Amino acid sequence: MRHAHTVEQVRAAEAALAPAPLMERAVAGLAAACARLLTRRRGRVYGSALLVLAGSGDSGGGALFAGARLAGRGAAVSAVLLDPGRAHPAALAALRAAGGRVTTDQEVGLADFSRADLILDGIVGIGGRGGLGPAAAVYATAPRAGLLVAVDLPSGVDADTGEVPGAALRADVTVTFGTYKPGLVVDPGAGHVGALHLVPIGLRPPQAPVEALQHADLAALLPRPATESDKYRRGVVGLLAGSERYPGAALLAVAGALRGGAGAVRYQGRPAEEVVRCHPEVLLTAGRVQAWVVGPGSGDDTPEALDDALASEVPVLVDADGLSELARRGPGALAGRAAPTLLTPHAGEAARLLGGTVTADQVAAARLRHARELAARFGATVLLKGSSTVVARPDGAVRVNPTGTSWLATAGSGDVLAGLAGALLAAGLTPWDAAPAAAYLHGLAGRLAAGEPGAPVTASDVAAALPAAWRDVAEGGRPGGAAGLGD
Ligand SMILES: NC(=O)C1=CN([C@@H]2O[C@H](COP(=O)(O)OP(=O)(O)OC[C@H]3O[C@@H](n4cnc5c(N)ncnc54)[C@H](OP(=O)(O)O)[C@@H]3O)[C@@H](O)[C@H]2O)[C@@H](O)CC1
Ligand SMILES: Nc1ncnc2c1ncn2[C@@H]1O[C@H](COP(=O)(O)OP(=O)(O)O)[C@@H](O)[C@H]1O
Ligand SMILES: [K+]
Repeated sequence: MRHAHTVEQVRAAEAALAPAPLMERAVAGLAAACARLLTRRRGRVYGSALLVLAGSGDSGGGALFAGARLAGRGAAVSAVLLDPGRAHPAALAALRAAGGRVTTDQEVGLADFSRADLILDGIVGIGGRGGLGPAAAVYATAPRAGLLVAVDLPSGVDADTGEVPGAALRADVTVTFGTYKPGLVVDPGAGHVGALHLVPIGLRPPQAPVEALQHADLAALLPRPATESDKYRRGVVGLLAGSERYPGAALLAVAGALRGGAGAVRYQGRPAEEVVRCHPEVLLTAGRVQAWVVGPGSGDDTPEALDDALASEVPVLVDADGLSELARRGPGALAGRAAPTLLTPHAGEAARLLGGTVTADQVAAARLRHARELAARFGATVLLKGSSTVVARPDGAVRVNPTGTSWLATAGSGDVLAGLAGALLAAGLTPWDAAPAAAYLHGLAGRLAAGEPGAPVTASDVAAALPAAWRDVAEGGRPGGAAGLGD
């Protein structure tokens, strides 16, 4: 599991330790990471050109100290002070003593920026507030040939939320200290991070409010049939999906459920004939189920389907048309339920569920905030889809999905996800485990189907790649995934 802590938690954990060794460990880790990158790029540190962008805080201080170390190894180091007069005094002295050149002239800074082999972004770290000022913002779009290494987090990204209120630097590598920060793993901030490298500095933060499952977590969660299993014990998914207008949604949700390990799928919906033709495994008879999935393409049948599902005593996943109906009914519709409910909106559906007071773009720009608000309002677990899918619990705990690819943005891939998550609920996982596990497998399947460097995939391709994703997890596979969480 990767844990991400808030600024307040990091500050409190830092306050419990002596400041000098913290800075020393952070700088050693940062300089070592830069030396490795320079050696990979140019064969050696000696003779390479390094630029430090230094703000007024400790992020600038760490960057200047690291610059001093690399100057000591023969790099030609220059530093631009973005807040002259407030740069970290000891770090600035160290850089000067090591032969580093210091400027406050923006033209000189931009020229060095374009030529440097490696740029250290020490403009702001976790102390950054609001958008970058104009002197710093020019570096967000200025041309460069070298690698950009963000110190702790890319300047302009909000550490707690991943929101990017204005200009922000886009890093090739982010070297973060002590623990991950939510802004490094949640889009749009996560999209600025590049490869993410954690330098341990001895922090002991409390429980993390945001976490990201890794391969090993998934392997421990995924249900495997035991020798005495039968199809009922593995879990039967009831599917209220598809309509004459949208038969495909039913087919794809069934595919997701079957490849998600359901012992059986009971289908209730109009295009039953097509469903059985395509998936002869499906049961059309009424009977007990361990979880309901309601909504993908369910059209006019949705109100009744939602009534039936919500009246049941098993977990219910509400998706697509089910969510539109739920938005009309409001949070009171879930009030009487004893069994858990999982909502799986994309940003547009989330905006509707939030009462239409925000737009889909606003939801996507502040994913943590809106997923938490929705979970609290409906008293349900919420899986907010899109780039960096997040799962929020009503108490505010969040799991961010580190797998996935934008090739998944294709019609019907959400239907596959709904069936898959439904199968995991039917197998007995709680929504808090089933939702991130489904997002993880779905994202991995998307990546496997798209391949490297990537090609268009269909929702059916994603469903077909689920067994490979499942095996990849079981085998231990690659840690990290698309969010670059692996070092
Ligand atoms: N603790 C340790 O041992 C180590 C800590 N390290 C690093 O320190 C960081 C935390 O340090 P920090 O608290 O000094 O905050 P940091 O983010 O560097 O700067 C805050 C300053 O920036 C300014 N500022 C604010 N917003 C701004 C904006 N939009 N645009 C421009 N400027 C803005 C703000 O100015 P003010 O608002 O006060 O006028 C304030 O002066 C942490 O993230 C990590 O990177 C490591 O490098 C080494 C080991
Ligand atoms: N930019 C993106 N990056 C990663 N995943 C994405 C992106 N856009 C969409 N997805 C994923 O693709 C799926 C789309 O689901 P959804 O929006 O319900 O589409 P549909 O209704 O057509 O099935 C979700 O799993 C979502 O997380
Ligand atoms: K930074």
